[in-house]
Amino acid sequence: MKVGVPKEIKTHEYRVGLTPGAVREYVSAGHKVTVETNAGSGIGSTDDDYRKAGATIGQSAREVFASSEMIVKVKEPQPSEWVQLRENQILFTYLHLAPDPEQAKGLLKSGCTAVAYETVTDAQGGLPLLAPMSEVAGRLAIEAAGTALKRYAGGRGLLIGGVPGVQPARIVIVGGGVVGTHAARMAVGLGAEITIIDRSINRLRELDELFQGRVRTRFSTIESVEEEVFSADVVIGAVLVPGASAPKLVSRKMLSSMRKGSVIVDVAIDQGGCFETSHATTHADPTYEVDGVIHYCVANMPGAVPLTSSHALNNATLPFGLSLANKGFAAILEDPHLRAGLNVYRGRLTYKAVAESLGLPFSPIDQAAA
Ligand SMILES: NC(=O)C1=CN([C@@H]2O[C@H](COP(=O)(O)OP(=O)(O)OC[C@H]3O[C@@H](n4cnc5c(N)ncnc54)[C@H](O)[C@@H]3O)[C@@H](O)[C@H]2O)C=CC1
Ligand SMILES: CC(=O)C(=O)O
Ligand SMILES: [Mg+2]
Repeated sequence: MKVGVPKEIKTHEYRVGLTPGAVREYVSAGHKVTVETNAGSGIGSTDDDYRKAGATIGQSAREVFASSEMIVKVKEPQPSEWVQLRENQILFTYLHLAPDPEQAKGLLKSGCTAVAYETVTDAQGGLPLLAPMSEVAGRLAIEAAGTALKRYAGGRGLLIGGVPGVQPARIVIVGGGVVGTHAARMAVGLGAEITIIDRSINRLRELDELFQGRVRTRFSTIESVEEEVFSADVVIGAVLVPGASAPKLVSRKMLSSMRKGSVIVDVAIDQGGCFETSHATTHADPTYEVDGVIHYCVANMPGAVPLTSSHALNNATLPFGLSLANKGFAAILEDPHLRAGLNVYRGRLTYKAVAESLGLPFSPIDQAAA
């Protein structure tokens, strides 16, 4: 298959869809890979590195889109990219369509077949193509909170771990999945006081076991969220209902009960965010303030550490991408986990939670493909 890798164009997005190592795997499986010039510059990989791996270098995004049967990216396509997609072309990338009706319209209009990394599943019930970036974002969330808590940044002027004789920051993590767990690991390492809230009791049991008493756990209710947010210095938003818009768990009223200079990091912002007061920000201007509370809501946090992130992402996407390249659409029909990733097929929405969040009709794949 002809596989194309355009350069990412979202603000401060330095990851790349295929690393040179991944290109080698595609080429050795018999595929032709075209990589846009400088696509790997954010991870220090030159056009020559890609040539050595067997790729052809395309001089523009237009050339890459026009010459490829499958496009492999990182971030959701931007408006200038939607219009270059076409029927029978496979798009393999993050989409986060639920909170993004404009992108949904663009993809539906293009007629392409779009597989979203974030809804591909595995046999253990996990989301294997979301997990590596959630690991990165969870870890970064504590760094972001530490920066925002500094006085010159508008924060309370609190050191996350405190020092002997002075209390550490109270960090509340709403959602104890991959992001939540990795945020907690960093926060434990720094010596913070941590509470994780989740609606899954089994998950809370696992976290209790994992952290051996170093982290408090609470079942998610309006009351528990309200109580914990009230006394928190930092709240990390890390909930997910796969494919769907994030539930708004922290209202403006709850937020206004927080101390001035407290910080929220809404990692779930790519699914619309779980704070009523969140809106997406970029690495260029990552924070804003509401009711004296600093909000960090960057929707592509892992883009800030592209070297770590591109390799972690490629490790996970490679087997699925190769299967798509080897078998085309048949790979989606054969593999239930890849099928779970299918969000858009020839002008139809094929993922139920996405269609419901957008208020648009849902077409199960067997109907859409009939
Ligand atoms: N901003 C960014 O750059 C990035 C954002 N993310 C986003 O972070 C979010 C979390 O991702 P993961 O940790 O991988 O998901 P996950 O599926 O591993 O964990 C989500 C957790 O939320 C819990 N949950 C769902 N509803 C809840 C509720 N009402 N109250 C409390 N807990 C609830 C679930 O039980 C689950 O344990 C997603 O929206 C993901 O897309 C991930 C990576 C990068
Ligand atoms: C998961 C996601 O949205 C990201 O890595 O940017
Ligand atoms: Mg994102």
